Amino acid sequence: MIELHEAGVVVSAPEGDTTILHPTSLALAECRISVIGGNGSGKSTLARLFNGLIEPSTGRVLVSPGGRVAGGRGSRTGAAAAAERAGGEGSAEREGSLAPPLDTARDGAAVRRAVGFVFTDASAQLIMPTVEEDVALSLRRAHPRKAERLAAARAVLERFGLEGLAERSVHTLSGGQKQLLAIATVLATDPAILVADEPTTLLDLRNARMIGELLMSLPQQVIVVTHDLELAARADRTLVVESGRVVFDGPPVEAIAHYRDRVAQP
Ligand SMILES: Nc1ncnc2c1ncn2[C@@H]1O[C@H](COP(=O)(O)OP(=O)(O)OP(=O)(O)O)[C@@H](O)[C@H]1O
Repeated sequence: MIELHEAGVVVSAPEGDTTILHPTSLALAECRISVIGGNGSGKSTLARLFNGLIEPSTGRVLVSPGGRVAGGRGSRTGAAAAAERAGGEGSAEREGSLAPPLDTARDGAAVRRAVGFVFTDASAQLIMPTVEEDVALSLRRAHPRKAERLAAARAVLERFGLEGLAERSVHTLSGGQKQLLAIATVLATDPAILVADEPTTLLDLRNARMIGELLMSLPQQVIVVTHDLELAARADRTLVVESGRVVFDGPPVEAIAHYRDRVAQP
């Protein structure tokens, strides 16, 4: 569960301060949430607030890793695990729904462990030479011993059907394989929430559908920013962003109709 309380983003530019996200209040509890809108409308800015990549200039963004998620799919074992990793001492308290939420401005590291973030361009996220090493990098904290870490990395690759690519250089992967690996590396640490910023934009139809299927099948709460209206329609709730504001928030069918209407207007 992610809550925005009058959270806004103002950036400094030579010509003066510019508001790129107006103060916004939201409680995001649905299992699948999509965010749509035109280029430059503020979708990525909003998404980056969710895991503290951007701190709000005004207001607050709160994350409850163990909080209730409406319409959950599958078991949510990751929520408790992420909360435990996030909290350090006294972390057991976070497993209960009464645990205080994390504040993205105050608890940045814990928030980033609880909220995984997948970028449009997977290449920017893959930094180690081989596929297996890249997944293992995510597991350094959970498995300090190398042998255990590599075994855990293999298990993650198997879960995502990537075991045959373990020794391959990440640079030799196709776009679809790279995006799948990027998602696998983020999910390796079992975050409670996954935010994906246009994860299918660079992919062909087959791979876009494969990634869409994966995102929709995860036990995590998933928030996906997308220009793919077919994918957006599969959410439980859709936010439409325009000119730095959430201008519609509701069922996907109505949200997409609203977006199409706005685009159709001269
Ligand atoms: N650090 C920054 N400094 C100045 N302007 C910024 C900064 N970050 C974003 N912007 C501007 O804020 C607006 C919203 O950007 P954002 O990346 O959130 O849009 P978006 O909806 O994700 O767009 P797209 O669909 O093209 O990825 C854009 O006009 C962008 O140029």
